[in-house]
Amino acid sequence: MSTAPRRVENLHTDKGKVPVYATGIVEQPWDDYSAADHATWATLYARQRGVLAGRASAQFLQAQDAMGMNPRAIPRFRDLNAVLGRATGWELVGVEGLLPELDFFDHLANRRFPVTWWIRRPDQIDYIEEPDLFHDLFGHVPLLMNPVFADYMQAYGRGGVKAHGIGPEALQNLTRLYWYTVEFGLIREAGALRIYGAGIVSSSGESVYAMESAAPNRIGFDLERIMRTRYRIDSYQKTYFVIDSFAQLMDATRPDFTPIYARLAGQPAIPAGEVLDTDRVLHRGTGEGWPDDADT
Ligand SMILES: C[C@H](O)[C@H](O)[C@H]1CNc2nc(N)[nH]c(=O)c2N1
Ligand SMILES: N[C@@H](Cc1ccccc1)C(=O)O
Ligand SMILES: [Fe+2]
Repeated sequence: MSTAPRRVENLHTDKGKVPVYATGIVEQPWDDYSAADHATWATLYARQRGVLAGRASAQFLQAQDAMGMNPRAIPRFRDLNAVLGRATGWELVGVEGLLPELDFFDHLANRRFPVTWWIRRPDQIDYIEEPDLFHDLFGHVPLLMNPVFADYMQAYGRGGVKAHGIGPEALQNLTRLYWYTVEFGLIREAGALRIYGAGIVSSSGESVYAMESAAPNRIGFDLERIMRTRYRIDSYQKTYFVIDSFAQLMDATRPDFTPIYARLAGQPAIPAGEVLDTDRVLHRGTGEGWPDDADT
């Protein structure tokens, strides 16, 4: 079977028969995965679990085990859903890939996490531009087992629907929060720095870089600061933000963001690698090896 995205005919949607890109929901074509697809999963799974020992959050690793993920085969969403539903009420739904933002937020707001059904080709083992099954399932899904993080993701979805209604600047502020927490967040666990961001845990190179490199800044979590901070989509991050707990993340993001968006409107964005006087700096990056073109 080709692992490239393709249209899938049997759609499960409450809107009847509609094009897949309008709803994004597809049934996982599990029987169609090839031996090469399962081998890609196995290779990536084994390699990442090796890299993540002592680097990833213990909460993440334990949740991954509790879900029953293993290197032997690409998991069935249905099997994971049985465990996940019992733990936190979240449900995985298969999608072709990136969804329109509002569709994505709507899923999260309803405790549905969209998972790309296809896995990268063998020649894309080390790097793929768009999220695939490995990134979504291995990276994002385990922490949905954590009740606090599960609530954070739903609150984020609701906040996304709201920000979408306010305007593009509010949406950009909120997207930066997702980037620097859900995708590239670090956490202090039992006094030690650990990874919880899905973009890091699904990348062997960035897992080592985020933890051990002297190049990036590591700065204490600061909501409004993050909302103003640009980011890179094409290289390792120049700055990581560190939370003390998922409860801290939840508490800091509980207030209504509407007045925050208003306050931030018109304020200049902060370049991805910049350190401010007001930052709680855990490590000031050397900036070694950073690309010198403009951040996103
Ligand atoms: C969260 C962020 O705003 C981003 O633009 C969204 C858009 N659509 C998406 N769609 C899927 N399937 N998965 C994602 O992670 C995202 N991210
Ligand atoms: N409190 C936020 C919602 C939110 C919660 C958690 C994460 C992100 C956003 C708002 O009013 O928009
Ligand atoms: Fe992601």
